Amino acid sequence: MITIRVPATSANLGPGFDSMGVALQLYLTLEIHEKTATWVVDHDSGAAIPHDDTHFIVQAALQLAPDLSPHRLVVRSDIPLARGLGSSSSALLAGYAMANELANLALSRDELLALATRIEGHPDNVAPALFGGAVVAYYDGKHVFHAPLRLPKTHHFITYIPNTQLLTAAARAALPEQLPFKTSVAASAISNTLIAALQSDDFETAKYLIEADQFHETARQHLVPHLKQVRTIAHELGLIGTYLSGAGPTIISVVPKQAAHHLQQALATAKLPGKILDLVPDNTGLTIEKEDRIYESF
Ligand SMILES: Nc1ncnc2c1ncn2[C@@H]1O[C@H](COP(=O)(O)OP(=O)(O)O)[C@@H](O)[C@H]1O
Ligand SMILES: N[C@@H](CCOP(=O)(O)O)C(=O)O
Repeated sequence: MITIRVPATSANLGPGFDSMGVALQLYLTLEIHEKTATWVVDHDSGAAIPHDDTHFIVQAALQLAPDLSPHRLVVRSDIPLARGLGSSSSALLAGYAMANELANLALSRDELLALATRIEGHPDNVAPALFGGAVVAYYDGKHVFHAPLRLPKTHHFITYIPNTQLLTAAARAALPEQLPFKTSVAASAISNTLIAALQSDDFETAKYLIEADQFHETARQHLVPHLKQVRTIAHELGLIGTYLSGAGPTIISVVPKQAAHHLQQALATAKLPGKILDLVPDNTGLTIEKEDRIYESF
């Protein structure tokens, strides 16, 4: 049996729209069992998700290797669908990695990244899902330029996941067609300064910049009214560093480890509908395990 494990990701980190993301310790696990006459997918993802070759992961694999023999697959996932935690990127990469293994395509990690980014349109989920940790990346339509981003080891990601789904495509439809030049300059300055602050371990500066996005959060605010509410609750505890995770609706607050429990409690007291998790980054990224051995085929 081959097991492929892919972490969840939280894209944007505030002002890093389409270019910054972090892998978090929630996982999609794909087990590849015996060959079968037709594809069979056992999963725990809900009644709306198919069990045959129309499953998203099988479709992704067949994109890369159309002649792949059918197998029995088992998919287990802690990553909620359509909540801004990169479920589609993790599933896409699981499918690509399966095709790479079963069809011996010998694609490198960078080649998989470029292929997955072409489908997603932006690398901010797929890059950290593949490499682990936080990543900054830019896609020029052909290549993905990427570099790791340092995050404070002392901080946790308090993650509020609403009960309701918000498809990324719907949240992208709310974005403006154009951004005024002045706003673009400010938005990229905020993002650049956030990267520099994080690289120099200056979270005191970084935390204000995480909340200063000018690319997407305002345009999406009507879809995620609880962003303001979570930010206010965190501010009341003196905690700065709350952002819309990916396209939403999940909201994440990056807070010192010792404050994590207080914020979790305050959010629980507010009775927001959904789940609140205390997460830390995954620093491994996509892994492949065969006969109890984790190996890299990239
Ligand atoms: N584990 C999975 N199994 C099947 N389909 C999945 C899985 N994960 C994601 N998807 C597909 O991706 C869609 C969500 O993608 P998207 O709107 O981009 O949200 P997210 O922010 O979670 O990536 C789901 O509605 C489903 O079609
Ligand atoms: N930069 C994208 C990220 C989408 O992430 P997802 O987890 O919501 O799919 C965006 O903000 O649209």
